[in-house]
Amino acid sequence: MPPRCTPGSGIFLPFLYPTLFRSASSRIIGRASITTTTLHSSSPSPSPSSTSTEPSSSSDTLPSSRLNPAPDDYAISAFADKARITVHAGSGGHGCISFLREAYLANGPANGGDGGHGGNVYIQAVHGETSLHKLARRRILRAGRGKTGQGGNRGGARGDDVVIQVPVGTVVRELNRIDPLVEENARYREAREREREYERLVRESEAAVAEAENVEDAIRAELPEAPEHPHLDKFLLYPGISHTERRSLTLPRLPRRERLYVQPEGPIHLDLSRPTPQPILLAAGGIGGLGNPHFVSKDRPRPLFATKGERAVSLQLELELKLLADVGLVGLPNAGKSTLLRALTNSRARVGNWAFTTLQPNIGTVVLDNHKGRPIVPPPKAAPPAPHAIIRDAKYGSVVISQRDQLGAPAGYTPEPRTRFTIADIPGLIEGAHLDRGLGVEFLRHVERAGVLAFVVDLSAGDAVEALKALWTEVGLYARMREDEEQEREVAGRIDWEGDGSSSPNTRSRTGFGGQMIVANFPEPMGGEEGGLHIAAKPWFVIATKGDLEGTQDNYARLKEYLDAVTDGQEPHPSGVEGAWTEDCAAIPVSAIHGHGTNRIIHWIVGLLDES
Ligand SMILES: Nc1nc2c(ncn2[C@@H]2O[C@H](COP(=O)(O)OP(=O)(O)OP(=O)(O)O)[C@@H](O)[C@H]2O)c(=O)[nH]1
Ligand SMILES: [Mg+2]
Repeated sequence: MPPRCTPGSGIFLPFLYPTLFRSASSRIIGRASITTTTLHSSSPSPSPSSTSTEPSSSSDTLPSSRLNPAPDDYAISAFADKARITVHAGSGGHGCISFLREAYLANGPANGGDGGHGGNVYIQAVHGETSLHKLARRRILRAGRGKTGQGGNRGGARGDDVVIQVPVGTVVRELNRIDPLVEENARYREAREREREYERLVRESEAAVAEAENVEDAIRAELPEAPEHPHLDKFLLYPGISHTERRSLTLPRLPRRERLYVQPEGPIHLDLSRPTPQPILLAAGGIGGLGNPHFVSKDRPRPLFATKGERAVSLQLELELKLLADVGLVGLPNAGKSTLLRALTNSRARVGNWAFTTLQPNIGTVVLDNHKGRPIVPPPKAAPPAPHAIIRDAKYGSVVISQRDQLGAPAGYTPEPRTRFTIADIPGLIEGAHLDRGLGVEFLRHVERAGVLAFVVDLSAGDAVEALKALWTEVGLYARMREDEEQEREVAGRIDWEGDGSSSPNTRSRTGFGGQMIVANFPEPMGGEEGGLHIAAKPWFVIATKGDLEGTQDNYARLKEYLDAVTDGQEPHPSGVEGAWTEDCAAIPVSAIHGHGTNRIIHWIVGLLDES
């Protein structure tokens, strides 16, 4: 494939606006020197949102290419950021009732094999997956059943496991669970109660018999029919068993069995914000039944029963993809986000000279490797990712349960250098997007989790500084709204176990039940002290697009001047949030339609990803 961008364009080569970079030492550029090079001075419009949707005419005059495609030259990538699925762990296979048959050996010993264990259902967050559409379409996932045991002591095969691979950034919530073990235990308790009652009656009648021999018959006649074995439904009887054999059958107590996989307690709430080095168990398969040799005893040399395989749990789960990509492109409609995605990646996102061409997110992957002069992001210096904990959702008001031992990163885990990153092109934001105007709010969720925010500003559509401020205002308002929502949810989730409610709602105590309010180990509020910080604290930069158009240089100069002032602390962060990230607010000019400036963007993103 031919290279998309001009080879040899140096990382920091100011190819679009050389005059702006002539004096590298001075950050603030004298406007006079720029205006002399401007062919047609631009007339910036004060309201970016009003002008941003106006079509830029230049793309129509350019020949069609991959970066300037016809409006119908695009590929729709299936995408879903939500899915509801039902997962069924595999039931255990039944044990086998069998006896050795050989010549001259009429009644051979029991040799029924054990049933295989049912398959488990796991979940794993992996790089490379970008959507939940496959799961949304499939809806039901079943792990394999354990196979039934065979004669000749042959055990049944284990059921196949299912590993659900989801994109990094997926949040999993349990909606409902059907656990046959819970039902069985309840049934067992009832049956055991009946059995105890019967045993009491028998004891009483025997005591009466011991007192008066002649009333024996009368008392015995009054005894109700003996209840069935409490675990009768767990046994599998030999099909050829006669009625009398069945009546005289005394079933043993079920042997205690060691479980290899313990079903995680519910409700499950997983936040898979990092790749999981090992799959996380969601639903444990049922254990296999025991073959009849397990029940051989001196009194029962030929057991005519085996045990059934255990039925397994089913979970209804809601998956939500929050982190769509490492980098989120945030821009007004028609700013050139999709063209930029095409220029940076192999994406075939739809491009059109009108607002809202993009109606659902497009994800592109940038592959980093040294052969193309692209740097590789070094592995994180921090410790390996914290083990994911299965917690009970704050919404349900329960105490957090951490299963760190089971779910942690494997021993010797070393993070690998990043060899790729993903970019999400989301539909354009308009004023009031945080109030669900336009297509914004649905997709602002994705911005919330992206590691780096790239604000795409169209240099040919009015004042770039105003456009940037408008975008940040929307993002900032959205961030605060989300924090309020989260806070409300957290407060609603606090529970008063003992019901006296005397403690303050801020009590965070996990010890003692003596009238204390026990509060779940909730995550700290998203934004820290200052509202909106959970987004404003992310590293960000501005991609100034359509730099090839005439009259954009002046606009770019003002944008750069403004961002330099933000970096130097002379101007507040465009969102107005105190303590927001302002370390190095850059504006990179590009002409996506010509593939100019893309390498520089990739280098810049790599630098920011390394920091984030
Ligand atoms: N001259 C020029 N035109 C560009 C450039 N980038 C994009 N365009 C044109 O701008 C128009 C809009 O581009 P899109 O990539 O669809 O913009 P978008 O931001 O994805 O738009 P929405 O999806 O509607 O939000 C198209 O006609 C592109 O050809 C550029 O660098 N230079
Ligand atoms: Mg688009």
